[in-house]
Amino acid sequence: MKPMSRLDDIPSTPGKFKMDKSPYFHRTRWQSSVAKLAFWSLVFLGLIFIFFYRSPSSNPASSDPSRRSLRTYSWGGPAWEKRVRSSARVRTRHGVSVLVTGASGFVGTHVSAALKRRGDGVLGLDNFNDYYDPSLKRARQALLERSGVFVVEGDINDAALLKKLFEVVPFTHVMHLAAQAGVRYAMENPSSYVHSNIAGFVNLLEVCKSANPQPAIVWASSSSVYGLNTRVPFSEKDRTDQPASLYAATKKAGEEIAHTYNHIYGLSLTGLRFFTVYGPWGRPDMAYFFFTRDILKGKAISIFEGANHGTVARDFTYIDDIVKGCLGALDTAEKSTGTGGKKRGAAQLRVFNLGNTSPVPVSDLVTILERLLKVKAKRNITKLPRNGDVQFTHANISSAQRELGYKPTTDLQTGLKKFARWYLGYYKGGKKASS
Ligand SMILES: O=C(O)[C@H]1O[C@H](OP(=O)(O)OP(=O)(O)OC[C@H]2O[C@@H](n3ccc(=O)[nH]c3=O)[C@H](O)[C@@H]2O)[C@H](O)[C@@H](O)[C@@H]1O
Repeated sequence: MKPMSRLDDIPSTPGKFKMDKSPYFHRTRWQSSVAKLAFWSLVFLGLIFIFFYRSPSSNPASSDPSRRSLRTYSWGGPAWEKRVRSSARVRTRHGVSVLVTGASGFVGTHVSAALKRRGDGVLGLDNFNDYYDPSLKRARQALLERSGVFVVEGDINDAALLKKLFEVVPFTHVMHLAAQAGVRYAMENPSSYVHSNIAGFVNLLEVCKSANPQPAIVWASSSSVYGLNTRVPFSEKDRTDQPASLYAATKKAGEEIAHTYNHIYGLSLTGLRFFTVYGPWGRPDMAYFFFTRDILKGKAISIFEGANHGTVARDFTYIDDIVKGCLGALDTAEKSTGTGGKKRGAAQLRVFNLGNTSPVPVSDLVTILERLLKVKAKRNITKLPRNGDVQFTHANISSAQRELGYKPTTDLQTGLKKFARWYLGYYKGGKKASS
């Protein structure tokens, strides 16, 4: 059989009139095939170009020096938008749709799950950075995924991503929990605090101010803003202009920035000053968490004391109480008053302490852990280092009680019992190392 020529490869349409295969005819068919091929190649290349040019996730962070520290995340596309919409869909009549930043963080996970449980629409956002073991963040993400919360992977400094999220969903509220936390780490990596707690917060507010409708924003401040304040219990009316760490200073800056956006753009803003939050799925950088790990490993722990053997104590607050405070703040948040970036009237601006009103010395926390873990701790008593830690915190919560219906009900003993049970289960009886 004669081998088929390339041109013979092109199938003829059955039943149609076949012209004579004159040499001229051969040339025209060949030319038209090449033209077709070239045309479709151009269309294909054009589509690839449009896709990469328009895709916001392809904006290389490195092309803009101010955004160099951003990792690029992949987001966008119809399937992604569908997941975003579905996760943020409100399932009850009076429900709200909330964008939760830092959703795979400790407080973020608990708040997102609680909102979803009561039928609100919830969309998470998290950059999954490696400040502490990212696998714990991934495990929290999987937990949320199972309850129907999609956590978008991205950074609050990414304006294009935030704008896109508001384009896809007209969020009524933002629960802003993404932050660089931890008091002592601020001496090691100061710029990470500026990046997340200041630049990231401003970026988020910029997008919120232009969103239509503008959402109401509830966000995490910190008890550390009281700094060197000595009046106890700490009241929202007390001085907060003497921060003892850069972390505290960036949280205080956040409170001032909130004031500005409320004043100029009519954004409704509520700051919550959390007091040493602890519980299951907690943060491995916090003392109660790494004390547990080290006690189980038989490793010595440092327990700080103040000058003249002064007691170091914290108003440790259990996660479930904090979640109730967050929901109370969302439920009582009034609407923002601006549109199209312009203020139309005065908007709500609030700040609340969310503590337990019952400070406990750190040495007592260790005694409780010893009882729960049935292991004696190797205690090293050391002087409170001059790295930003303050000696004592104690919240006056009357304002949150009155306005948010906030009423903490879990004492440290009960809360740590729940934490220890979770820890031993999650880390397989403490055998699997936590970092
Ligand atoms: O409430 C807050 O505002 C802050 O609470 C915690 O900060 P902190 O209270 O310092 O919590 P831990 O780092 O867990 O320390 C708890 C206590 O243990 C003490 N500590 C810490 C570490 C250590 O090795 N030994 C020790 O005795 C600290 O001085 C402190 O009194 C969080 O880490 C902050 O993100 C949060 O904003």
